[in-house]
Amino acid sequence: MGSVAVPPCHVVAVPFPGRGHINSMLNLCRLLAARDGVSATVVVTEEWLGLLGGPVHAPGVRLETIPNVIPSEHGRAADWAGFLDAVYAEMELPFEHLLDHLGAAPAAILADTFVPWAVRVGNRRGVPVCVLSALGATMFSVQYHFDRLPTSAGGSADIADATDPCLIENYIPGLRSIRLTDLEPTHSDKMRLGKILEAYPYVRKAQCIIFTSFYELESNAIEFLRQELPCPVFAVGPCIPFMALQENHADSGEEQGYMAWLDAQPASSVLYVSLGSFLSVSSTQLDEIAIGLAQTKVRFLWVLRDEVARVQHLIRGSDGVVVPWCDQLKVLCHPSIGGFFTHCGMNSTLEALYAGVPMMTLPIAFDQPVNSRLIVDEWMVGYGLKEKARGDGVIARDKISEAVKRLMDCGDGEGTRRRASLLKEASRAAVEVGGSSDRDMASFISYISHFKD
Ligand SMILES: O=c1ccn([C@@H]2O[C@H](COP(=O)(O)OP(=O)(O)O[C@H]3O[C@H](CO)[C@@H](O)[C@H](O)[C@H]3O)[C@@H](O)[C@H]2O)c(=O)[nH]1
Repeated sequence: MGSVAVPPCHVVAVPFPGRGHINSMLNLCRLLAARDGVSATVVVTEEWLGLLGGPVHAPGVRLETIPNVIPSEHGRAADWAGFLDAVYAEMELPFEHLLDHLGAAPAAILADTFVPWAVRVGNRRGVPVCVLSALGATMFSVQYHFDRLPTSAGGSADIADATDPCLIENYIPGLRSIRLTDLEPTHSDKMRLGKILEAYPYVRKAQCIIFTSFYELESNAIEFLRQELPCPVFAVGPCIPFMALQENHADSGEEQGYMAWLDAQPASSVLYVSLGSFLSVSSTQLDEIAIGLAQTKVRFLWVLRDEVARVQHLIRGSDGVVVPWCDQLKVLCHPSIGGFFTHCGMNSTLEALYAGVPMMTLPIAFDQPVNSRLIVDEWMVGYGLKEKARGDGVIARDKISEAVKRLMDCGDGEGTRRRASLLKEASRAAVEVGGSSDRDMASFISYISHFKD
């Protein structure tokens, strides 16, 4: 990694309390602390300290906690709006108490988009607040410019003389392939949408925006945001734990089992399956996936924590292994992995791109349908399953089998593997010395280090 001559620079980071968001923030802080003179304190709830399994093993990054003032992570999906209400209302005060006890004011507060009160805290204390978007630049731009969407999509603009009124590009430049229908899973729930959009007036008062994505991946969206936003925009990704991968740690006890199994499989023969750490598919859909996977005869490694006994029963006799958790980036980068069946969370997407693994997509909600659209139509490194759904929204086992075979057999008449391999190179080049993310990271550190000059 490159380094810049800066005075010691300590940042306090506050992620949104959810796996995908905490991972993004921790990875950003690891990348920052790998630079000369930079250190980070990451603030999580006591519950999350336990879920993370203790301290972070990265020089210059430490965890601090606030009390469990929000509902437990276990079961938060059941009352998502209530959880967000609590995050918006209850974390600010204990965070301020913690800041009071941390000593000298930090050079900056790094705050997830969805802890909007952190902007208020920073502005009150004269500390710059840098908003980290764990969403891609594309989805961030949709939400930031939401008012530009037509009224039919919940925005306030009249439908223009658009050639294809379903394309979001007609309302928000830089978003070539995204369609209004890609927003439906989240935007049809008005309460959920309202809660999400509540964060954006605060984003407008932040001193800069950081993306976990990288310039080459979302250049159109990033360029447009750079023109439109009143503050600097840095793309420093992929913010994924690639440094831990390069450190080559010995496998933990749990890892040894599935890594040994992967070692024994032929190159590119295994489908990795992980459909998210928060929301999940219906039981009916889960059964169809299990039976569909089993009938392909393709080898698979499936991360699954709920309904495991039933799934194990449905896949008996197949070449599949089910585990409750794995080191996902390490697995994706294993030579035996040939495809990824994903819900398209942003971290998972960035990890698959870094590994150069083609994807089969089954987005559930939030930004996932937009990420799926990028994977399938814009980057063309995967195949979508959603449009194969029956009238009841379920994708049948045969459709799943067909799609798995197409993904794993792509030999590569369709160019999918070749494009995945090109994006793998682009992803790695971005974080190399002199790459786009390396340069943006240096600019970001310089920006916060000299903010008060
Ligand atoms: O066995 C596993 C399963 C997951 N992971 C990691 O868990 C993270 C999951 O993050 P992500 O892929 O972003 O999914 P979610 O946790 O579902 O993320 C939420 O947050 C993301 C960032 O805002 C959004 O893009 C998603 O839609 C939203 O559901 C990734 O880093 C994975 O590597 C593991 O390490 N091991």
